[in-house]
Parts: sequence; C-alpha cells; structure tokens
Amino acid sequence: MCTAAVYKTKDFYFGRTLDYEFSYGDEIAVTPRNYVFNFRHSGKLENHYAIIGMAHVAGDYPLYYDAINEKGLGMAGLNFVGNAAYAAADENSSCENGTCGIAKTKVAQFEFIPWILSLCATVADAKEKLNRILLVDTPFSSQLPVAQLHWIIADKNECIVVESMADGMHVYDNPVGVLTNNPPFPYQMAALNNYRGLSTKQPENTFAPGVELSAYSRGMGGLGLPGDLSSQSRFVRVAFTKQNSKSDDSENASVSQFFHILGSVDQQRGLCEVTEGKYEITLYTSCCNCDKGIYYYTTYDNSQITAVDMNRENLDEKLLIRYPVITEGKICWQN
Ligand SMILES: C[C@H](CCC(=O)NCCS(=O)(=O)O)[C@H]1CC[C@H]2[C@@H]3CC[C@@H]4C[C@H](O)CC[C@]4(C)[C@H]3C[C@H](O)[C@]12C
Repeated sequence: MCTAAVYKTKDFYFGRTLDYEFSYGDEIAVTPRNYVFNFRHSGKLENHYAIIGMAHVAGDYPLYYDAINEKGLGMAGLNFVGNAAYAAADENSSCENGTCGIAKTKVAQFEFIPWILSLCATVADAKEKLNRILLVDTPFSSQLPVAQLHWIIADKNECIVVESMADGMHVYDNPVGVLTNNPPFPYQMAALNNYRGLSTKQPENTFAPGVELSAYSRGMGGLGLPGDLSSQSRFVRVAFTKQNSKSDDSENASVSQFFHILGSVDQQRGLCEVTEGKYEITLYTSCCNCDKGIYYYTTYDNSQITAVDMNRENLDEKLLIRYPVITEGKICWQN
C-alpha cells in the first residue's frame, strides 16, 4: 500500500509514502538532461528534462517509483494489484479506437515515469501524450518482472490519475489530489460521498429532537473518519486531511505540513501482517518541492528530514547522479 498527495502553498509540493514489507534497494537519483534513455519501443532520447526522484537503479537505469522534473511536473506509481493490465508488447496498435493508420507509441510499464517526465512540462502535455501511447508489458529484466501499478501525475494547476486496465487506459481528473491503491479511482472518489457530513468544526446536535447530547471533546466533526490501513480508508483519511490542511507558506512550514498530511496514513510495524511474521510499514515518505527541484524524505527509522536539491547538480551531465537513502536515525541530545 502506498499513499500519494499534492499540496500547494507559495510553492507546489508532491510526494508519497511507500509502504511494503521489504525494500528493493532505493536511491535518490538525478537524471541529468543529457542522460541517454534507450526506450524499448521508441528508441533513443538524447536530451530531455532533468528528473529527480526515488528509484531502484538497475545497471545505470533509474527505475523511478516517484519523481519530479525540472519543469515542476510530478509523477508516482502506486500498487494496483489485480486491476492493472498492460497491452502485449507485440500487439498491433495501429487500429486502436478506430483511428487506423495512427500508430500509438509503445511505452513499457517500467519506463512510464521517465518517459512522461522527460518529455512533458505540464499535466496538459502529459494528457496529450497519453492519447497516443500504449502501455505495454515488456519487463525490465527477468529478475524485475512487470509491476502492477497506477499513477498520479500533477503540476501546480492540475492532477490526474492513469489506470491501464483490461478495458484500456483511463485518465481521470483528480479533484482531491490524493491516490492510494485499490479499488479503481472512480470507486475511491465515490466512497467520499459517504463522508460528506464530516467537518473540522464541532457538529450540531441533529441526532433527534429532545435528546440532549453534548460536544464533550474537540474534533468531533471528524468522528467517523476511517482509521484503519485499508487503501479505501487511507484514501478518505488523507483526502480529508489534505483538503483541510493549513500552514504558513514558508518552505519549512510547507514541508513540515506535507509530512504531517502523509503522516495521517503512516503504517507502524506490527499492524499489517502480510505473511507470517512479515509486516508492511512505511519504508519512506517523500515530499518534493516541484518549483525548486528539491527531494525531501524521511524513512521509517530516520524521521530527520533529509534533502537532495537537483539544482545543486550539473544538470547538463550525461551520467546518473545517485545518493544513498540515509535510513539511520539520530537522536539530538540536549544535555
Ligand atoms: C512495491 C511498491 C509498491 C508498494 C505497495 O503498494 N505495496 C502494497 C502491497 S498491496 O498491493 O497493497 O498488497 C512498488 C511501487 C513502485 C514499484 C517499482 C517501480 C519501478 C520498477 C518497475 C518494474 O516493472 C519492477 C521493479 C520496479 C523497481 C518496481 C518495484 C515495486 O513494484 C515498486 C517499488
């Protein structure tokens, strides 16, 4: 399970939690503008927008989980197991949707984030490109089979969700700017209807005439907000938290608030048993400042916010720039 969210103050922020029972081995990877992408079906791309994000680096290839580009576009992949379906790599796509002759570009699932972030400056650009691509099931390697994912793509003006399913590719506008896992996005949105009575203000007593009931505690307007770790519940909880969030617009206040928004769906070890003795936890939480190109993160044992700034690197390079994730926490002693 994972949760992604966007947040806007003076700048635009984009990030996610990555919840799992083990790490694939992640690094913060900066792909500079002249790194050569050899896309499996569409060939070489020699210059493109620079990208920073969390990736498993295989050989020198950045398999991004979540990333932003230098134009301020963000994108993250979240598990969508049982619903994700990609076209077969050898499918003849030239007659899709009745538009014979206009072949779609095939993009392998693992290269979807690099492909979009290399080429698109905005969600509007991405939407246009999405009409003309086919996500295919070409695996990166036999050791890294195709992951079943769906994606959130956002800039400061717009947010969308992309779900490739057995009945084709769906692109949804995302008015709440959050994403978790199953079920498909329209169901997640529909579930919010059940919570339309929630409020950040104290509720009126509308229970029944003649029944005296008191607001004996603060926060009773949110009573009924789900607290469990299922993806539907996390969707509702993080949407409520994010939509009602308030903070100063300074960098420190915005970043701090962002980690609190995703903190509302943090997974503590022990609460979600996936197999005997194995527990899913929030391995890391990220927060990108999309305007400044900064990747902030915390990990399960390191709640100190750590940052990598893409603009402190030479973005005209050709080689991938890599930083290990600092997973060890330090306690700041005051005496
Ligand atoms: C495991 C993670 C999702 C966590 C999650 O949601 N856990 C809930 C389980 S549950 O669904 O709720 O039961 C996902 C999110 C992003 C993924 C990588 C994307 C790049 C690359 C794509 C390649 O094709 C395969 C390898 C690859 C490195 C991927 C490995 C893995 O798949 C990653 C880390």
